Amino acid sequence: MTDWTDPDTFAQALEQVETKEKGSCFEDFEEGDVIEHDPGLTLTQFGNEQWMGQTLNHDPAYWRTDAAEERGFEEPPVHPDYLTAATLGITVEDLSEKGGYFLGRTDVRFPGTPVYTGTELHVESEVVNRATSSSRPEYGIVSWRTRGKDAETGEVLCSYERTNMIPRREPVATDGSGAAAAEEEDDEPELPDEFIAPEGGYFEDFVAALEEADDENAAVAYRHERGRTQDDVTVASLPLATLNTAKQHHNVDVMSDSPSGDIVTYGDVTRSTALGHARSDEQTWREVGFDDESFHTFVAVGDTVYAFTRVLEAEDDASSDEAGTVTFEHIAFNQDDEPVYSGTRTAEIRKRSN
Ligand SMILES: C/C(=C\C(=O)SCCNC(=O)CCNC(=O)[C@H](O)C(C)(C)COP(=O)(O)OP(=O)(O)OC[C@H]1O[C@@H](n2cnc3c(N)ncnc32)[C@H](O)[C@@H]1OP(=O)(O)O)C(=O)O
Repeated sequence: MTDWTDPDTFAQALEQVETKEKGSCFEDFEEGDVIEHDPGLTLTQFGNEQWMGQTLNHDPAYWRTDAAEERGFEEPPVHPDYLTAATLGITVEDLSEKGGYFLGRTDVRFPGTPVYTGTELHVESEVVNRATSSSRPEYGIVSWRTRGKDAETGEVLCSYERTNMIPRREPVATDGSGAAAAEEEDDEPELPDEFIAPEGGYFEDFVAALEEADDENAAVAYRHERGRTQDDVTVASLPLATLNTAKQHHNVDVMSDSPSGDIVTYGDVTRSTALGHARSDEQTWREVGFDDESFHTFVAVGDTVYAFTRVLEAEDDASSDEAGTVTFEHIAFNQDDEPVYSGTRTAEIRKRSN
């Protein structure tokens, strides 16, 4: 009788059997398709605290009842970064498990916040765009509008448009005239003469710094001191806790044969870590939204995520008299000073005077 566990026999069997594949290829998506993501996820206190703790998001309003109440919450709410990451993690099985790259995201909004732990998420995505990659014949570029809803009430809690490179079943001919080719014409960097850092983290500090910069050829821009080296928890555990099944984060065997040679950090962990560094130098009141997010290169185990902030504008208008609204550009970078993520963020920042 054949012993199927004999290594040579088993190796032959593995070569001959069909693999039950996971995920979808570019050709499987049609504009207008709506995909309901089966896995639900209850936003638990443990999940929220694990995410916030590991990404250095230590704002007391998300940890302590008295601090939460003082900021107008009933209790410590679900952090918007964890809500965003969970809303995306659940979708990976249907949208991007086949592989490819999470390129970027825009119009991230939280119409139903604050959200409290115990809320069950139901997530759906609509294909909003499909494009040929002019630089990578083996991939297409797909964008989806995703909505994470309260499964009980149907209220939209988190919504965004995201873009991934998705493998094609059949490569197509391209002219190679894409962004990568265009970027080869190296422009001289045009930086201002001076960089100004706000004195503190209150709304008034950002306004004062912007006014000072307005009088000079200057920008309000600074770096944050903290860094977070990526380890097995940030690279593999955090995405899996959001049901993100992308092999990039947990299958070392497959990834050893990829450009990174190793598992890579979930984009939402990279960006949340950088945002955590930035928030540690400001008096955040509420998160409003995120736009123009891009992931420039991968982050792997052993890489350290740092953050740089540029203040773009400040407006004395917010959901509470206690705050004003500030728009930032945040850039996450690694130990070699390479940008790995960038995006704009609009947040309400507490006023000093109240
Ligand atoms: C979730 C999830 C997975 C993850 O979280 S993976 C971790 C996060 N993502 C990454 O680590 C990707 C990091 N980025 C890269 O390594 C490089 O950008 C990449 C993807 C290798 C591409 O490098 P290139 O030098 O080829 O970059 P290009 O700038 O030429 O871009 C290639 C084409 O993509 C288009 N594109 C780029 N960014 C965007 C964007 N934000 N929105 C729309 N399109 C974008 C760009 O225009 C180029 O188009 P072509 O027509 O010229 O090919 C999960 O699995 O879901």
